[in-house]
Amino acid sequence: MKIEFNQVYHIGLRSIYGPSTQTISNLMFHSKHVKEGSVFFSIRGENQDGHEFIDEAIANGAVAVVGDHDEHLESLSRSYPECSFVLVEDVRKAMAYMSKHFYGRPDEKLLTIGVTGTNGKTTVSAYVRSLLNLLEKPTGLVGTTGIWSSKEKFKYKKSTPTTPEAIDLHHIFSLLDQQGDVAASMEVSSIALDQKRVEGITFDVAIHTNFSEEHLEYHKTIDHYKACKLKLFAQARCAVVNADDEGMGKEVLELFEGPKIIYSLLEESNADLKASHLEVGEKGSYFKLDYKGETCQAFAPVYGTYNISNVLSAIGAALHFGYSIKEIVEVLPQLKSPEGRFQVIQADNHPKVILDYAHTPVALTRLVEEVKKLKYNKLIVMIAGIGIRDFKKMPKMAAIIEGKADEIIVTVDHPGFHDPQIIVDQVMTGFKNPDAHNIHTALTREEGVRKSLHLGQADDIILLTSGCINNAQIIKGKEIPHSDEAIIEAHYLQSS
Ligand SMILES: CC(=O)N[C@H]1[C@@H](OP(=O)(O)OP(=O)(O)OC[C@H]2O[C@@H](n3ccc(=O)[nH]c3=O)[C@H](O)[C@@H]2O)O[C@H](CO)[C@@H](O)[C@@H]1O[C@H](C)C(=O)N[C@@H](C)C(=O)N[C@H](CCC(=O)O)C(=O)O
Ligand SMILES: Nc1ncnc2c1ncn2[C@@H]1O[C@H](COP(=O)(O)OP(=O)(O)OP(=O)(O)O)[C@@H](O)[C@H]1O
Repeated sequence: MKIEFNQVYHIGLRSIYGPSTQTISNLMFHSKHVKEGSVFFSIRGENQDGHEFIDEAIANGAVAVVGDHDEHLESLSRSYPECSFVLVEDVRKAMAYMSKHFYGRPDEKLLTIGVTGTNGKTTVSAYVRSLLNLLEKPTGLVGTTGIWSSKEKFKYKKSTPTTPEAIDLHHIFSLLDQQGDVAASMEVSSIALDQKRVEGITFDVAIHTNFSEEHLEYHKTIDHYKACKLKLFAQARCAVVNADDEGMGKEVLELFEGPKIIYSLLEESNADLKASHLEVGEKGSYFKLDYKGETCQAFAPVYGTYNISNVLSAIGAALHFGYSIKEIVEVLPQLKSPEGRFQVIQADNHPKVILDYAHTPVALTRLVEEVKKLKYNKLIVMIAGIGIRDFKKMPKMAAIIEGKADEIIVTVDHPGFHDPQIIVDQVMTGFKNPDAHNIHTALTREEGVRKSLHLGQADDIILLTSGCINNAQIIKGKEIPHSDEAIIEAHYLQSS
């Protein structure tokens, strides 16, 4: 593609040293991935400054460099006269707008639905994809569980755990558009908003789930975390807002002036969209649905009160796209849930195993409340300290589970560069009585799952919380394959 740098909108151009036009073949932000014809974005990160890798990028074939260090770019332009040095105000913002330009503004060809909140992003974005597909609007999905078109999962190497870097995101949007999808449902993390990965996208619908403490290892303060999440609503046409969320609901409503659908689980609320009279059946939940006074009975194949709230937010998105409550309720029984979110594994003569990604204090509290509504003899719960997250969260998980389960297994998820024993010790500080006979420890998730399974009998429930990113454990910077399901299957085979 031939590119004239001063013709690309909103990149915050300050100056161009060297040629103002180039023929480019791809966009990159890591010098080692640069190929012939790349544009290299030199980002100042937490550990490194991308400007230090410009020589390497050019040696690998970069024909243009985008940076914010004026003197450095100017001086390099004298050594590399054929290369364009594009000085911008903010490299991440320039990367977002240039990605949009390079891929032909694919975000504008699709209906985009962005989901933000502390808990429920993966679940809601998957519900939105499923619901819109059932309503015959082919919709893809971008998030923690991978990249999906309306039909299948893509084999796509993700650049981040949840919300892709702008270059990948616009590439994914263009793939969805080429495959005939008309909408994309995506998780938008606070970190992505802070790092401007979705800058330049106007979401057709922005969904808010809830807000509580999380990601302090990155944001440092809760106010910064909230301010980042709120940014999504400044770049949305319509909003779906959870009235029951005390964490951020009020702020979203104050900030957002466009069309909005407010949802609630409280019958007495004056929200637009409400679910009440919840009843749990064998295959899911029954509830009364009320949209602006129009009421009907509904069924969705999901468990847990908070998942009804998640279903409501997906319904809100469909309502914004013009579907009627009648059309939505008709297809709701076929709604598909994402894996690892209240995923029940049941085999004859074995305990019921529930896999759930709950990894925040609020999620664990809600989850255990819901599981306790089911029938069981003994409840066995595995919790984990996540090495790559905030250490202060770990004891809180222990305090929540103490006294609520018959057996507790404390293990480690994604130790990163930490010693697993230190992580387990940190979780243990949250128990009032860490020496209790029913509290067990395991230094790897694999061992934790095995221990939990050995403690269980038929009629028991084993709840395995926290969870995997991309079916792997992150250990010393590497992704080591891991699957709870494979361990469970092997255990079933051994004991049958
Ligand atoms: C902690 C964090 O914010 N990391 C992000 C950050 O990396 P960093 O600051 O560590 O980068 P760095 O190592 O200092 O390097 C700076 C720059 O130099 C470049 N470089 C570096 C070395 C080299 O040899 N050559 C080179 O060009 C790097 O590519 C980078 O552009 O900047 C990078 C470029 O934008 C991001 O890709 C990276 O996200 C990493 C992959 C990540 O794991 N992020 C997580 C924390 C994240 O984003 N999580 C959220 C939420 C997940 C959830 O839902 O809970 C998500 O949306 O995924
Ligand atoms: N609306 C909700 N309120 C409280 N807890 C929830 C809600 N939705 C889901 N959860 C809990 O949080 C866990 C994680 O859910 P989900 O993966 O959908 O959230 P997420 O925001 O995508 O988290 P992450 O970005 O870290 O993957 C679920 O397994 C469940 O235990």
